[in-house]
Amino acid sequence: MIEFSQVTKQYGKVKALDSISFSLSKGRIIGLFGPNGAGKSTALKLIAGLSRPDRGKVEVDGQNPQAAKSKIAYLPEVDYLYPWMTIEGAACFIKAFYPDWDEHKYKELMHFLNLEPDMKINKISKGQRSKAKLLLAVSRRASYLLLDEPLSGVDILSREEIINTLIRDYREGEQTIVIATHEIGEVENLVDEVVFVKRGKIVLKQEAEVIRQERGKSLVETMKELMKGE
Ligand SMILES: Nc1ncnc2c1ncn2[C@@H]1O[C@H](COP(=O)(O)OP(=O)(O)OP(=O)(O)O)[C@@H](O)[C@H]1O
Repeated sequence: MIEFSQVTKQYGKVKALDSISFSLSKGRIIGLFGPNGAGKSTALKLIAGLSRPDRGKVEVDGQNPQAAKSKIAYLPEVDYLYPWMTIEGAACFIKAFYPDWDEHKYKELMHFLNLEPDMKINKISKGQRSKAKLLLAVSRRASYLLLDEPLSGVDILSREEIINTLIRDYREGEQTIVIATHEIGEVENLVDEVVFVKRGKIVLKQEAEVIRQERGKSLVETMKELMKGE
């Protein structure tokens, strides 16, 4: 379980997260949705243990995220891959750190995503880099998979491939996937539960199906309604 208790994260005067509390239960796909600058990436970084709250507490399975790091795979929004590396080189780097690396899955996914081990990071397209980042995150059998804008820069056909990859490899009940994005149309049918964030606050946290039934609206429409005036 992921738990935020009265978490505030501030950058100078900007409150990226403003005293938020929520918990996400295990084994589900969760959408962390909100407009640009809402605080989504900040929340993922806290769960990944890459930054610490100024106030409050974040826990993963009752542990400090830094202590839970071996259970967490994180796909950052930014390009973190070294440009001079090949995909295989980057994979070897990650393999050395994480015993949950699944070589079979890595090879299979590489093929499925039309990537090649000897492709150099600085010689592939932006969309291919996004796919390579996803490949490296998903090839770990991590209990928690945190994806920050996984479809950013990826063309429509490849988006479908990526979503199919996520669905195909999702271990329901065992694995928790958190997808942070403002482009929710494509992942709308993927998520079990949604957390809508606006200016560092949670404006709605609910089961996706309940939103559709009770509001009679899609998640995209719900987001538009909740974010009016943004
Ligand atoms: N390292 C930083 N230094 C200064 N301000 C920051 C930093 N990181 C985030 N912020 C600010 O905190 C707020 C939340 O940013 P965050 O990146 O979490 O939003 P987001 O919801 O992920 O947005 P986007 O969809 O644009 O990626 C924004 O106002 C942003 O400018």
